[in-house]
Amino acid sequence: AQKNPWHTPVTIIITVIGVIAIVALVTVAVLQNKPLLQKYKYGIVLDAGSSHTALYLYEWPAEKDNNTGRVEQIHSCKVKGKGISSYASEPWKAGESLTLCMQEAERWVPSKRHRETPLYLGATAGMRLLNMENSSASDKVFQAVEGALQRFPFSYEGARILSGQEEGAFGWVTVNYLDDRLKQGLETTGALDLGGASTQISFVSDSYDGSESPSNSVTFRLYGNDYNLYTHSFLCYGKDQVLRMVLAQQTQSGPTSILDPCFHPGYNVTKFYSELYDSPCVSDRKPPGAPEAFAHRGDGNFQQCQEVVRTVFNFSSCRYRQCSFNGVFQPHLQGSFGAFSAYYFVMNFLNLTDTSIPLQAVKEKLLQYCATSWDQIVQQHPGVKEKYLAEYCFSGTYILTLLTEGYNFTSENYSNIKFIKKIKGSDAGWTLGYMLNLTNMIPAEAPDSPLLPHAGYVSVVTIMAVVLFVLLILSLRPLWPRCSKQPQIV
Ligand SMILES: Nc1ccn([C@@H]2O[C@H](COP(=O)(O)OP(=O)(O)OP(=O)(O)O)[C@@H](O)[C@H]2O)c(=O)n1
Repeated sequence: AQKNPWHTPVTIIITVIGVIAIVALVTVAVLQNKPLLQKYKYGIVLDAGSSHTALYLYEWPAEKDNNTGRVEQIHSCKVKGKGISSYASEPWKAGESLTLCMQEAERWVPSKRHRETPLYLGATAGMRLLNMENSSASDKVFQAVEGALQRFPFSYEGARILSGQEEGAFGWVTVNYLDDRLKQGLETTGALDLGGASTQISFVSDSYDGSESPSNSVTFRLYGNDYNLYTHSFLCYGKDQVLRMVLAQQTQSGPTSILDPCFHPGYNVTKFYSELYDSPCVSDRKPPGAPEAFAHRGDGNFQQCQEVVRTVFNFSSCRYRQCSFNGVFQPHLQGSFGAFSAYYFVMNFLNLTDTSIPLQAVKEKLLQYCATSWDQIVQQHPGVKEKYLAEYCFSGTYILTLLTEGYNFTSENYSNIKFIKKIKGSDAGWTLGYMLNLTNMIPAEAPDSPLLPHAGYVSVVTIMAVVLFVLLILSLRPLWPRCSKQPQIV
């Protein structure tokens, strides 16, 4: 019997070593490149707004601090009661009000991570106004808040008032970060934010390089792209302060009763002059010798309401090429816009978030809604707080007027606006952008990315291993057994 050369020990050893080497190669490729056991990091931002405070908790994979689109909001908590600026006369209550939400955050963040979790508090227009009015009262509110926050085991990074510019710019960063537009260098989305005491508009326009009205310019370099952002914050143009201005307009002569077109017919509530005029947005207009209170009665007339709302905008002077209102420069509107916070609350309530509806139809809807009697409105919306419910006719009218007459949106570009609350699970607002900025999580330059994604890398190594194996077998060909029984063709 002929000895089969295939069975020589040398061949067996070579084959076994070859197979082991290939298996080892593939195993290393798979394991080496697998993300390490995912560990998360956390960050907390408190948004101390004029009407209320909200806590946002963010999470991101510990290994990938520098990669975008990875920070997500995993929890939010609405602080009970009013905004911190309303505690000017009893500051300790401002601190105490935050306790429940902070305790919730303590439970959400794994205890191992507590000490390294940054905690920020940013205050917006409510505190801007209090600070203008009474800076020692605002300092006391901050002291109280600071004391309360430092009692928690997080890494407390400070509480401060954001400028209107920061509020606008960080809102814009949030929207574009969540939409993954920054890293990819895509055309950006503008941001429209409406709060209780101020409102912000921020967008990139090719016609704006920052030279005209430089105070509206914010420049960034993010992931290797330069942005020249236009942003403006209108203090007193949040919806609660505009309502004060609209009421001030109607109570100039100090009447004991007004018939307000922005409120529903049948609405009748007693309001106090001292409370209405207790804000720097209207305090200088308090009618001398006014009575203590007036009856605030509704008339439900959209067109007349829009006329009163128009009185809060000054369109008469503009020392730039073009202005929005109050002599504030605004370049040409460009691109799409995300409109959030109170824009969303109001338009969502009114079933008007669909911006493909013609502007004319939006007006008709408001006309009909405002004319509905207060009794009927209350009956139709049993679950909604009356304080909110009473104001949607006014707020809808203000939003429409601000967008079309203030910012100059037209029936052509109105549909470029999207009313949004969240993007991919995270609330639209300035908080995420603020945290990304303070934790340096958006690099100026694009990070070096690996040549291939994980799956691609593993596939290439596997294919190479198979090719090597086949080559090995082929190279052993001289040792292959010959089938001697096969008839030879001559
Ligand atoms: N379901 C809701 C919730 C809130 N609101 C109104 O929306 C405004 C609050 O908007 P928000 O973005 O929370 O503003 P603040 O942060 O409180 O105000 P600012 O940013 O101006 O400080 C308030 O007028 C509040 O009455 C509403 O109409 N409906």
